[in-house]
Amino acid sequence: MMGLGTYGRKIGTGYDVPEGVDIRGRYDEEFAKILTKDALQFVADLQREFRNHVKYAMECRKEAKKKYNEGAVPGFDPATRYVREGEWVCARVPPAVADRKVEITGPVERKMIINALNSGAKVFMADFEDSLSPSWENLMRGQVNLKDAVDGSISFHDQARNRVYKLNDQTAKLFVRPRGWHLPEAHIFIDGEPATGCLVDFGLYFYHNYAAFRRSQGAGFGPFFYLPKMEHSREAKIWNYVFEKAEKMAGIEKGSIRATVLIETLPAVFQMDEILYELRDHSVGLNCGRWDYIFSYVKTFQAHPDRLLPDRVQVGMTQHFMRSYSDLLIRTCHRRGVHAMGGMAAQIPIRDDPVAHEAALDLVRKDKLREVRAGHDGTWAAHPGLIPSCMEIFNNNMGNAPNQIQTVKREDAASLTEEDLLQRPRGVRTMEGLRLNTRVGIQYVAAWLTGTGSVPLYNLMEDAATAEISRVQNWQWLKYGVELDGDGFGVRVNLDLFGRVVEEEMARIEREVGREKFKKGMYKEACKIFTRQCTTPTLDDFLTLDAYNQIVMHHPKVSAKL
Ligand SMILES: CC(=O)SCCNC(=O)CCNC(=O)[C@H](O)C(C)(C)COP(=O)(O)OP(=O)(O)OC[C@H]1O[C@@H](n2cnc3c(N)ncnc32)[C@H](O)[C@@H]1OP(=O)(O)O
Ligand SMILES: O=CC(=O)O
Ligand SMILES: [Mg+2]
Repeated sequence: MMGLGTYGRKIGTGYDVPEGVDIRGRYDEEFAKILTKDALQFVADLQREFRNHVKYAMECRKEAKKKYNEGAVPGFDPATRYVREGEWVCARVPPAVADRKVEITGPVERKMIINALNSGAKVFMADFEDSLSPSWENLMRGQVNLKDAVDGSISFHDQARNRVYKLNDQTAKLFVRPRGWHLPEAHIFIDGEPATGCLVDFGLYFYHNYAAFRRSQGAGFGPFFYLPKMEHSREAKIWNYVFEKAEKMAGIEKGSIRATVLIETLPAVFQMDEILYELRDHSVGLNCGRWDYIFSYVKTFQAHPDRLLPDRVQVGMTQHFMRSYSDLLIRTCHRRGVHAMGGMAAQIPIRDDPVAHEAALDLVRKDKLREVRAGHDGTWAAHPGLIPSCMEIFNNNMGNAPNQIQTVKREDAASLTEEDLLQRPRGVRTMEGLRLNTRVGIQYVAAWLTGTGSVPLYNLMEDAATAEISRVQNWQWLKYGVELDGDGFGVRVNLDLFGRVVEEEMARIEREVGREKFKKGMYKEACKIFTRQCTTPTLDDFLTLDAYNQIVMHHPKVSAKL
């Protein structure tokens, strides 16, 4: 049918839409089964009820940024001391997700969903965020795939290998990570404005799957979610309202929906109790989203030249500020009766080099051993090949217990101070660090522009969060003309040097990927975007916000610029 476009235009998208909703993405029969009038009505109801809350929260982020840029540093809020000091706990952990020792993550791609659910991990986090390029096709296919996964019918025929993928009898429990609050969905307009991306992801998934999920997966609870990139408890409060509204619409008990919040911004580490408190009826813990956290450290301190980071490879979990963050997260979660999840080691299996493979696996094992000994209840794996090693370490160190919530209280972490959480990481900056940031950043953006949101690069998993570190670090080094003090030459980073580095790294990328792939790919466009973002006088908040304009495809074609 023809929908009445926002600006009075008739738009022949083919979708049957409720009043005020305008679908500008390509029509597809499969997508139409997701974009039903009722499901869109639910998304529109969420959007209308919460859009002003979201706008206000985004304004507050800007205010906070202004203060940090004027010299302030994040810290605990004296006004919410009563929440931090109060004795309260979150709702009881649903039995279905008591044991979360190893969680696999990955984009909502069909084959990967099946592989992840069959991987032997306890949980699969299906991702609309860091590992997904949010094109219309990826998002809508992702929704179709998740619906088929929840109702158990999902299959995939790999024609090249003549292999059919289906679900095993035993599968991981499904968590879904919608996009962050900052990302719009430019293919769905509601009352003349792009919808909020995460409300689309959440709304469509919840609407189509809550009933089947609760029967097949959640033992009466669910669906389960991961919530990314929040900076303040007011943002968690919006999610709590969204959950309550969804539960009411579905006629299910308050507290059915459960979510784990990623603590992956620097301001949020000072809000962990407050975030859990807002979500106390809906919480299943917090997770150390280490990569975005490092990105956020640079972003928060973008105007603080005394807090520059060393090379990206040196900012690991053993740096004091990272260890403090993980320790305080464990203490906070266990005090409130919920899981304290560890994070992602970036190493992935290296198929063609057994020695390098063993070294990578060893790094993953060390990271997981540190996590379980510190008191984490589970961890993330980027690849099915890592699950046996991660599982072995968690099993060996936790025995038969499903988690350590009651047994490892980490009261010692109560003494961690703001200074511990902000302490400048130690290490050096090198030309190789600048080159690697550039090489990785450009290749990641090139992949993202062509629809792939997580890629293996130089034997590591790269996604939006890791690429962000490369971008903001280059920006900061350029802005302050830092000395590359780690390789003995004492070179200062400036536009000339960076220009040469970009040119040389582009040549290297072309050599590495081959001329044909380089020509067909979007490396030049990626280079333009990445270079602009590294050299712009004012730091962009997110790499993907600007790049998003390149992947918006309206049907019929109208200006895609937001
Ligand atoms: C900072 C953060 O937010 S972390 C969380 C977000 N990031 C992620 O989730 C990254 C997840 N991981 C990945 O996307 C992938 O592992 C990559 C891109 C890093 C590497 O992928 P590939 O190059 O395809 O790996 P590889 O070729 O070794 O894959 C082998 C098999 O494992 C599967 N596989 C790899 N990773 C995953 C995964 N995360 N989930 C499910 N299956 C996977 C592949 O589909 C492939 O299956 P097949 O043998 O049936 O064809
Ligand atoms: O989302 C996880 C992260 O590390 O970022
Ligand atoms: Mg993240």
